[in-house]
Amino acid sequence: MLVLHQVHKTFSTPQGELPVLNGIDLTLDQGESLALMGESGSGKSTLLHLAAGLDVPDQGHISIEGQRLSSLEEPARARLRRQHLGLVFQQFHLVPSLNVIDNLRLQARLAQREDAEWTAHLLARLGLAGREEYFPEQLSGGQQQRLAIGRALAVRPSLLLADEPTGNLDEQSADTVLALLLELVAETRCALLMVTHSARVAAPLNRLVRLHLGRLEDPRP
Ligand SMILES: Nc1ncnc2c1ncn2[C@@H]1O[C@H](COP(=O)(O)OP(=O)(O)OP(=O)(O)O)[C@@H](O)[C@H]1O
Repeated sequence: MLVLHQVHKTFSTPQGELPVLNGIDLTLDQGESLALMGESGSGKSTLLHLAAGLDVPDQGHISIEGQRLSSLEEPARARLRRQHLGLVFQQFHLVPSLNVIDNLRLQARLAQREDAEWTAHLLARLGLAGREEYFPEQLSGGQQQRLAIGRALAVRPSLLLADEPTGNLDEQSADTVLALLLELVAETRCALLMVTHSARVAAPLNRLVRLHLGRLEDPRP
């Protein structure tokens, strides 16, 4: 599903070269969920961006569904991203000028994979049936994030990448959103890579790895 092999990434900064990832090996199989933890600045978002093909490693390679991202030109990479990846961020990144149903359909439309039955099912599972015409600013934070999760899953991606998806929510909304996310991930049998600072959020996932000094450590025995 997702394979990272000896991935290295160094940024050039005004202070000089900043090595962030230093030989990352990671495999995520279909249906598996993995929590990625590590202190602030350890490179979690960098790793997630590389896995999404939004940035490229200096060394090593990344494959999704058996396709090496580096062997694809940008249009093919964008197509792979649209069809196989769902992305969820801490900031919900909904389109403010689109209502609930159009936000929900957005990614599936771009990927030309719209499925009206699945969209209706998702809308109900998100607890947003009856609110199709609402705009994002008329929704609570938890509702907005549920919609962002629905949008990411509307294409039935094989891999969902989530960067602190509950980081902007109070504890109660966070619990509801996380439970829904995990249920929908199980329903679609997609793989999940989730960045989180919270051990509580990481606990229900299958695996946990910690990023430290550019490398992955498995803190569970
Ligand atoms: N485009 C960039 N150019 C230069 N440095 C960058 C760039 N992107 C990230 N960095 C640096 O790389 C390091 C890792 O950043 P990253 O955002 O991946 O960390 P993180 O573990 O996700 O942090 P946080 O938990 O605070 O979100 C940081 O020191 C950051 O300043």
